[in-house]
Amino acid sequence: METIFQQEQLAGVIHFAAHKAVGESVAKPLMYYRNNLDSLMLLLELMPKYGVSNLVFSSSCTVYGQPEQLPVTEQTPRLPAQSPYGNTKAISEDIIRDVVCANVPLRALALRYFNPIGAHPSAEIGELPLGVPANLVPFITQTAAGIRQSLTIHGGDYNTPDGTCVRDYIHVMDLAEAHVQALKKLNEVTADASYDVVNIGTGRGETVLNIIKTFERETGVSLNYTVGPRRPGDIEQVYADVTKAKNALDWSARRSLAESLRDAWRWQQKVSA
Ligand SMILES: O=c1ccn([C@@H]2O[C@H](COP(=O)(O)OP(=O)(O)O[C@H]3O[C@H](CO)[C@H](O)[C@H](O)[C@H]3O)[C@@H](O)[C@H]2O)c(=O)[nH]1
Repeated sequence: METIFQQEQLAGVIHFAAHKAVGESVAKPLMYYRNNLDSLMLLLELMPKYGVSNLVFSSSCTVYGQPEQLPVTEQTPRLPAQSPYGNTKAISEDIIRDVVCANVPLRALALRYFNPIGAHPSAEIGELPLGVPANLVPFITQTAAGIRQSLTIHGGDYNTPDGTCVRDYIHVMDLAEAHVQALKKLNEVTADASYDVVNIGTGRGETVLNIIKTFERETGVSLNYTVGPRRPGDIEQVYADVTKAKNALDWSARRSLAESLRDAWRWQQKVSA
């Protein structure tokens, strides 16, 4: 990593690189702690050494667990992590905060992502999960494409409008734009050291069943699905209060759920063609 700092003139860092599969982290905790935390600490040592101050960090709504009140604001207390993956995100936030508290010249923003979905509208850039997808939307698009026979809804007996879990699904292009805004705002910060966290979501909570119905309506493809048991570790519902993102970053999600699902489908058709 130091070679990159030596060779490039860096204006700032957006730190995306990390392991991110919840189930895998339970099976291989040390791989998660080693990779996600070591890489961040190395970065935090190199940034001041090479005079690079602005950092945007990929955090996650996983740090909230199942919050008592919805929507969640940045003041909502974090709860103990449900997985080593989630723990690496909470610990990473704390590491950045502590480094800033030590007056290291670092201006950092941790973006707490909700559920990113979709793809670039050109269908040239998207997510290609290895093996069986764990996440809902890739599983839906692979089922629609005939790669998977049937989709299982993990639990239909939650205390939600239709019994299925609620999440805040954000188009990946909106998420990308939030990073551009975050870097712009960090450039305007006058303090030498600062740290803040911002929720990056749409503010809308959607049920799993509604994702399926919207996908079917938008694409005209019927999905073969059944309702199965709850998935261990799933929380019932979470969605973002997005007031701070609007005020602090001058940013709001602009794209609809329908558009996100159409783009996800266009990408799936491209990769399975
Ligand atoms: O085949 C599937 C896959 C998912 N789901 C459901 O769809 C919802 C969304 O599940 P995802 O796996 O797509 O997303 P999660 O909300 O579980 O996980 C996401 O949010 C987490 C924080 O809550 C972590 O950040 C994680 O990395 C990120 O993938 C959940 O209710 C899940 O039970 C199904 O019903 N069937």
